Formats: sequence, C-alpha cells, structure tokens
Amino acid sequence: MPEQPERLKPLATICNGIMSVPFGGALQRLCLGFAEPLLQAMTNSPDLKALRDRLDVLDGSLLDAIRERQQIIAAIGEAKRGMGKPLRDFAREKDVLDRAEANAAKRGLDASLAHELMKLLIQHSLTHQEIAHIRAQATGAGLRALVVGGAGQMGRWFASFLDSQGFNVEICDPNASADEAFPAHTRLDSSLLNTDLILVAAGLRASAGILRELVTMAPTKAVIIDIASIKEPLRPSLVALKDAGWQVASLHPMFGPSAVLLADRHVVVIDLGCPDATALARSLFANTTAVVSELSLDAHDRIMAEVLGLSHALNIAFALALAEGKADGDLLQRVSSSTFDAQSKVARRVLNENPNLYFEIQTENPNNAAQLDRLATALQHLSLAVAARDIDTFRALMARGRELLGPG
Ligand SMILES: C=C(O[C@@H]1C=C(C(=O)O)C=C[C@H]1O)C(=O)O
Repeated sequence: MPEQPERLKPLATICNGIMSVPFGGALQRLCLGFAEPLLQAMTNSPDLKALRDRLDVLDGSLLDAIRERQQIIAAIGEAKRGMGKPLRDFAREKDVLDRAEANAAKRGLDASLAHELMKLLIQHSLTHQEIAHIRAQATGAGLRALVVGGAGQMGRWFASFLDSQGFNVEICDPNASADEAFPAHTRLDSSLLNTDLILVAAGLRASAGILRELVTMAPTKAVIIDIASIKEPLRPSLVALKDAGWQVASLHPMFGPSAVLLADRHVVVIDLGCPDATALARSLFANTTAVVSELSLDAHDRIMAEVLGLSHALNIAFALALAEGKADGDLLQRVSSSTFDAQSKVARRVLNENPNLYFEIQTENPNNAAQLDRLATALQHLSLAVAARDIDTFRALMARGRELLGPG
C-alpha cells in the first residue's frame, strides 16, 4: 500500500488491524476489497457522505462476519454435544483471545480492542450454545413445574428457564395477569401440588408465608425448592416441610432477572438432607455454564452478610455521602476518574434495585448487623489514620485489604 498522508494513517492501521481479527473469511475479503478504495476516496475527495456510505457497507459486512461466526459456533456446539464434551472450553477461549491480540499487535492495532471484541463475541457464542444445549438436553422433559411467585421478576425468569429445559410450567401468583406466558393460578391450593417441582420464587416474606402454607398441606411427590436471598426466615418451615415428608432443597441464584448467559454466574445449592431434592436443584443448572457451589444453611446467611449485605450497604452509603455533601452530579460525571466511574456504576445499579428486597437482605439476615458494625469500624480506622496523617497505619490498612482480595 502506498505511503498515506499523515491524517489517514490511523484509518490505514484500523483496516490492517481488522484484517487480523480471526472472523473467518468474510471480514478479510471485505477489508481487502474496501480498504484501499476507501483510502483513495479519502485522498481524492473528502466527501463525508460518500465515506459514511462506505462505512455503512463495512459495518453491515462486519455483522455478516459475526453471523458467519455464530453459525460455525452452533455447529461446534452440536459437535461437542455429540461427543459429550462440555459446553465451555476455557483453554480454547484463551487461544482465541491470545491469537486475536497477537494478530492485532502484528498489524499495529490496539491489542486490547481485539481482546475486548473477541471476549464479547465469545460471550455471545456461549449464550447461543447454552440456550441450544439446555433445549437439546431437555432435562425437564415429561416433568411438571409450578412456579409460585411466577409473575414476579425472578419467578418469570425461572418459569422460562424451566420451560427451556422442557418442563411443563404453570405459575401461581396473586398478581398474575390475564396474559401470562404460562397457565396461571392466583391461589395456591392443594390441586396444584400434584406436580414434580414446586419452585418458590417470591419475595422473602412472601416465600416464608408460602412455605408455612405448604407445611399445612399433605406432601405430594413434588420437590419443593425456594430461591430466597436470605434463608434464616425460612428455616423453621424448611425443617417442618422435611419433617412432614416433603422433599425439599434450597437454591440461591446469585444473579438477577436480567441474566441471559450464565457463564461467570454463581448458584448456591443448600442440601437440606433430601438427596433427590438436592440432585434436582443441582440438575437445573447442570447444562448451563453457571458455577454451582454447595453451602450449609448456617454458612449461607453468614456469607451473604458479606456478599450481599456489606456490598449493598457500602454502595448506598457511597451515594448518601455524596448527597450529604450536596455534590453536583453532572459536574462529577464530567470530571470523574476511572475509580469513581466504576464505583458510581455499581452504586447506581444497587440504588435502582427493589428497596423491599434490599431492605429484607439487610434486616432478615441475623449476621448482618455485625457486618455493618465492621464496616463502621473500618471507616473509623481509616478516618483516624487520615486525621493523624499516619502513613504507616494507612499503608497497613491497604495491605490488609489487599491480602484478602488479592492483587488487582
Ligand atoms: C466455539 C466453542 O465454544 C466456546 C466458544 C468459543 C468461541 O466463541 O470462540 C471458544 C471456546 C468455547 O468456550 C469451542 O469450543 O470452540
């Protein structure tokens, strides 16, 4: 390619770089076809409209290349299923990312752009493979499930998740509308309990009430699984259900209703001493890329005081401290640092969550008060070290936290 004027060099680099991304044939052909004429056009006639028109074509072809990638991904998913191989291949993902970075660097393209682009595409391919895999495995085929609280956000998520596994889903929710996606009931009565799975996916107080109601009903073959964020309020009913002869287990999906891909998502299973129920709870996520961990009933709430209670409280406090200082939100966003950006993003997410649920996470966990005390103490230590201009203590405080969280 001839030497380009200085102002065109960045574009030449991008075109060269794009050629290095391993999209398969389409994008390479596209770049070879367009890069030079495009640069020519820029040199001869700097016509903005013509350049944008060409860019539109290029962007369309980018999407064609991505579609071609997705089709190959679907074929790979099927091949892996046929061979009984797991959905996710971490070593292969690393290869794909490393190759994209190396190819980008060779062409003078920013390696992190190539990395991020490929990461996004891998995420999408996993989502597609996961959905296809769940449907193909049909773990719930021939089984029936009743989702109690099925018109709530997590209830809806679980209803369609179970449906995608082949379960025959019905929901029970006093707030069910006339046009629910599944047959809906507004009252829990014993005729609904003749099913294989009763998934209780209501708010915490409501779930406690539903489990109490189930305790009064004669056990059926159904497995009862709750998905509450805090387990202590449910403990007496969970124990009573088991004692009454129900098969019962507890689940805690560590993600919200917007989750599509379960890669990097966590699910907690609590074994309540009913092996069939625990096995069913585990099997619901067996064909996904979610990481399933087991916790005891006691450990669950202790750990959730750290994972949920502390992180929610800290983010609410962060925003409150800004509000107390009458901070100018627009100005802060204009001059924000990378840490402030990241922190605000998390805080914004927390503050837009359902206050009833977040209140219950703070108030219903018996371990939470002590955790909030530790947060207050930590802030005090920090304030004292700063007021005393004590660098050694400040360093020690940072080192202690780093030891726990590991290097960044
Ligand atoms: C496509 C595959 O499945 C997954 C998706 C990958 C991708 O999008 O490149 C890579 C590895 C796997 O986790 C594969 O195994 O090759």
